[in-house]
Amino acid sequence: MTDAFFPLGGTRPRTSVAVVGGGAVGGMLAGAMAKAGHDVSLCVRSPFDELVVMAGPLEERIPVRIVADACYARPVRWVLFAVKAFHTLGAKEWLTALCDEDTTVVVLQNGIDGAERVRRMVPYATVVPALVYIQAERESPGRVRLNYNNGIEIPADREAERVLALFDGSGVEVRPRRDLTTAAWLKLMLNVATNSLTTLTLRPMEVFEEERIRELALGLMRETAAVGVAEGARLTEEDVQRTLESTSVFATGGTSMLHDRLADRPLEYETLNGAVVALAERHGIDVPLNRAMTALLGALRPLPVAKTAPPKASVLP
Ligand SMILES: NC(=O)C1=CN([C@@H]2O[C@H](COP(=O)(O)OP(=O)(O)OC[C@H]3O[C@@H](n4cnc5c(N)ncnc54)[C@H](OP(=O)(O)O)[C@@H]3O)[C@@H](O)[C@H]2O)C=CC1
Ligand SMILES: CC(C)(CO)C(=O)C(=O)O
Repeated sequence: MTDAFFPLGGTRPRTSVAVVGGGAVGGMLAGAMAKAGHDVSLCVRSPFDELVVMAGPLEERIPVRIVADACYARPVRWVLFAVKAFHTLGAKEWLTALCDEDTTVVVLQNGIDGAERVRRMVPYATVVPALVYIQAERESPGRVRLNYNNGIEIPADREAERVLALFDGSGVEVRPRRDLTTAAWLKLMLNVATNSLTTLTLRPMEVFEEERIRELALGLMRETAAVGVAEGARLTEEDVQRTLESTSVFATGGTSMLHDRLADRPLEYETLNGAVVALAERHGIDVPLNRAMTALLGALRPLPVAKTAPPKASVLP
């Protein structure tokens, strides 16, 4: 691995880490854990021979064990859980095989209730929610491109020191947050706008340079902030404006949902805009823009294949 995108390795003793989900985030984090010197198993659904992580012109083969069958898994100290929210239940056999009461599961998913879902499945393990500020994409099976790495946020509780130590030397910054509810709604505010609008326009983050798209994004974020406040988050108009401005750091890359749309995979909108709609109903808050995004994203069908076949010979001059 090249130091340029995973800086020098950590000095902590090797610990066993299983990463569940060998896609964009899981692949990138498996690389980070290997760089930190840990013993890494990558638990995948669709097997591939090797993991390669790319960043700009750099390309690294990552020394991880790729495991495709949960019957070979044994309890480990750490699980990094990085499947899409709607695949959580399907990954239950991994969690069951990898976890005992000494295991800590870090849940790296968008949305606000991922950790809770995992906690219900392995109540004997320690579960830590993480907010992911990493922008990555799966170019093909086992090949992951890292576009932007601004680390992860976790609760500033008694597990925080251990998570910081795990990531020491990994190249992924870990920021403990005292008020994770507010931090989680800030991340959700970013996702309800960026994931939906890049997916519907089929454009990367540069779409937020367009004035009318910025207005729409602000509307989606304000609705989300109102629901977040009702749920106990402390959010202001300044947070909304700052979140919109933060889209410029991701400019050339897309979102996880845009990549799913382009690859004709299921879209994670129910845990983003859909969750805002569901919670808004509970609080009697109207969120028409999030309702519209949920309806539009739910109605999408596979992209039409371009008609590139040449005209029949009989119609050629
Ligand atoms: N990509 C990004 O930039 C960001 C993503 N996130 C969040 O991170 C989470 C993961 O997203 P991302 O990495 O993009 O998703 P990907 O679709 O790239 O990767 C998810 C992986 O999970 C695998 N998977 C699904 N079910 C199982 C199972 N039962 N056992 C093992 N593996 C399984 C999929 O396998 P298969 O190959 O068979 O489909 C896939 O490789 C999501 O919640 C997303 O919103 C957050 C911030 C940024
Ligand atoms: C990269 C980022 C932060 C963009 O909103 C993201 O969370 C995603 O793509 O799902």
